Amino acid sequence: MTETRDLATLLLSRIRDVADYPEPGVMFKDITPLLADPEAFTALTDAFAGIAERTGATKVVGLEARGFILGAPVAVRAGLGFVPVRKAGKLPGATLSQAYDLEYGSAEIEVHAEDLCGDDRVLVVDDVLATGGTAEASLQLIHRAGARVAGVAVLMELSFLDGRARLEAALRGAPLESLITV
Ligand SMILES: O=P(O)(O)OC[C@H]1O[C@H](OP(=O)(O)OP(=O)(O)O)[C@H](O)[C@@H]1O
Ligand SMILES: Nc1ncnc2[nH]cnc12
Repeated sequence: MTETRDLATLLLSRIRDVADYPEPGVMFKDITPLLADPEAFTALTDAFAGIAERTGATKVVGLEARGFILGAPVAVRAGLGFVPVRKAGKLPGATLSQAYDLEYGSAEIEVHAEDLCGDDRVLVVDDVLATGGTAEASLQLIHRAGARVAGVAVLMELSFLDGRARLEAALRGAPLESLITV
């Protein structure tokens, strides 16, 4: 418990609040100071790799773009494959697509269908869970690809936006783990 609190304290101390970005009314959680600090970045990667091992994940899915920065080192650390979920129009092969709304706007994400199969148990990695729109769309893509969801791991959950409740159905009983809840 103490270790968990120490980790959260370290990580939180490296996240910068930026008011009214990218639009008025949004308090943006900027993780770039954390990424620039080797102690914090390594601690975060180790914690996510532990979640991958505990949940029996076989692949890590990272959500463009910040989920790539966090997810790729987690996959390497845990000895797993990495699958990028990209914003629409960036993947050259046959894709599955899902439209969604997020805290500040709307978008569409895609995955290469051939990167996931029925034997896969997927851990979704991202930095922030806000409304849950992005994570929910990624879980829908994983289900549509025929794979199972091992869990969702996020650095920070903005609990006042209730993304956890939004994800409940798409998680199908898999855990949502956040290292920091504000
Ligand atoms: O829970 P939600 O309301 O869906 O918001 C969370 C998402 O928003 C941010 O991504 P963004 O689309 O801004 O992309 P970026 O990583 O490229 O900045 C963040 O990295 C999450 O993926
Ligand atoms: N407040 C926020 N800070 C950083 N990323 C976000 N994605 C959605 N809402 C966000």
